[in-house]
Amino acid sequence: LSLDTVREFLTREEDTIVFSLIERARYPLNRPAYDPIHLGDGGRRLNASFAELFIRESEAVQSKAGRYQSLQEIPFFAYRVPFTLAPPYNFTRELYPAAAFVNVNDAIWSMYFNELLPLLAKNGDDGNYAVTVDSDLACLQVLSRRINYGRYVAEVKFRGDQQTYTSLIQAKDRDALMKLLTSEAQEDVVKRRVEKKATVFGQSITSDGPIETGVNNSSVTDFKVNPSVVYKLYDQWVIPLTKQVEVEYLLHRLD
Ligand SMILES: O=C(O)C(=O)C[C@]1(C(=O)O)C=C[C@@H](O)C=C1
Repeated sequence: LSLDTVREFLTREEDTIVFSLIERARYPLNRPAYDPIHLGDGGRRLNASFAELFIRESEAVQSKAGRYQSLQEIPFFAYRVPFTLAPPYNFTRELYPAAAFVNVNDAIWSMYFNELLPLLAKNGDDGNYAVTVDSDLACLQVLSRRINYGRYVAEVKFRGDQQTYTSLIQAKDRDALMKLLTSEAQEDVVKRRVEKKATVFGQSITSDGPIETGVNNSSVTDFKVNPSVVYKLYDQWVIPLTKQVEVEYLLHRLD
């Protein structure tokens, strides 16, 4: 692990994030999928929305298949799955065991459904609830992997400057830790790159005519996902949550 390799990982996740947002933006909001009132006995019997049930069941299958054997993957729901169906594999454990549990999946869940989804999907209901919620799951999984990868970023930063980090961790100085791990220049690079990826990946490709790469050249409606929404996603949620993971991880790094 090095700062370069963890940043390469984050960069590659941007592609998956943009494409998963493009997929979700194909479908209308499909509101009944998200409200428990539409399931069972007026919502009282199941007490969960279709989206929650779909995600819980999908994760249970993936859990059984070993998805969460890798510490890079963290489920949104906890499972008591006794064994994995997958061939055994010895994953390298780069994370400090007492801090590896750190994650912000609850915050990702509410950000995704309450803030991001309304910006992503147009009003409407076409009844395609399973494919719609399946695309929500894809978005949630990659956002979770990217944001909770802050644990690996923090591990690299800790190893790179153990003395300074150790004294801040012992002092439980969150603000100073936050300041030390922040690189505004890097954040700016990430936000501008991801906005550009949205303009490039989100175009309708024709066999002739140029490929546009500048946000200013085309109107926003030409893109499958609004590039400024992707910028905002990173600016307001992805990067701040990643930093929150980094700070929490560091606070447990000496446990
Ligand atoms: O690349 C880093 O150094 C990170 O910590 C990751 C990240 C990000 O989320 O993209 C977060 C905090 C830094 O200020 C810059 C970028």
